[in-house]
Amino acid sequence: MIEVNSVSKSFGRLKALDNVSFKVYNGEITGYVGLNGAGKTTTIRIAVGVLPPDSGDVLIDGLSVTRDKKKASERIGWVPELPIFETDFKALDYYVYLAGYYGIPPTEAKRMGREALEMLGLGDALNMKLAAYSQGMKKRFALAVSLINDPPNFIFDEVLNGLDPKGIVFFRDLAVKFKKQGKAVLFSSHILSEVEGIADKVVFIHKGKIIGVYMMSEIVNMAKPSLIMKIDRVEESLSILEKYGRVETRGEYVVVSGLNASPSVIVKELVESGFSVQEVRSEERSLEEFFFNLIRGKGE
Ligand SMILES: Nc1ncnc2c1ncn2[C@@H]1O[C@H](COP(=O)(O)OP(=O)(O)OP(=O)(O)O)[C@@H](O)[C@H]1O
Repeated sequence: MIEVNSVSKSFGRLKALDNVSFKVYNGEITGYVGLNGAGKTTTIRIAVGVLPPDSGDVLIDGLSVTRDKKKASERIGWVPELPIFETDFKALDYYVYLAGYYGIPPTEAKRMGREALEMLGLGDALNMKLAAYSQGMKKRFALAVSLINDPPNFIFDEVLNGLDPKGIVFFRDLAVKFKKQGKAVLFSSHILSEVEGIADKVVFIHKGKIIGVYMMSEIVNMAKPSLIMKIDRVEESLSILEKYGRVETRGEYVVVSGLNASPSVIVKELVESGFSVQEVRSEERSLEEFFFNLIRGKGE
């Protein structure tokens, strides 16, 4: 479990993080979403113990990253936003070398490394020098390395950036596997739709402050299209409309949001039940609109 408790951090006069708190429970995949410069990487660097907070703390399975850094960081796998591997080592050899730290014998490490790197689309670059890897390739390599010691918590910083569709499927399957194993998974992105289909929960950060925590199912529901209609006998129609989503009245209009059926199905049932539907229109709301509305709601 990852607990970020009242973390603040300034760089000179810039308050990069202002009292940031959230939790990532075991068996839960949490997306960390914010625009460029919102404070995601700063939070993550503090959570993995490479940057000290000005105040607050992060607990990894109850261990403080500031007071018990070594033990806490052993319990966390981390893929940085921009991994640096400026070594002349060849990729597979370096993987085997790192696996040695965790007591994995070379033959076993070679088998594991080959399998992980091939899964991540690096099968043709096993014997290429890491320094010659592109940034996207280094990211994939860092992902393979973070898996070596099978820690109970993972933090991935913009991990989808740099993966091709096959790599994205690999990451999604991996996250689901971790969830089933009861691990806590946090992964950041600046695109909300990118975390859909992977995250159970989304923590939104904007200008260093947490502006909302939502279950993905809530977000998807709120982002679904709404149906706006003018009907006679609104009160009587509610028993029908409430089957299809959340119902509210807006002046002389009735709005059904979070639709679970197509507008034509709903209108057909109303008409067949004897209601007179005078006006119908639907309103789309994308995931990104949800995100921008959230930001606007915080004084933007
Ligand atoms: N070492 C540093 N020195 C000075 N300013 C920094 C430093 N690291 C981060 N910042 C500033 O802190 C703010 C938050 O940056 P951070 O990298 O955490 O954002 P982010 O949400 O990860 O953005 P991105 O999606 O672009 O990676 C930004 O304004 C950034 O310029």
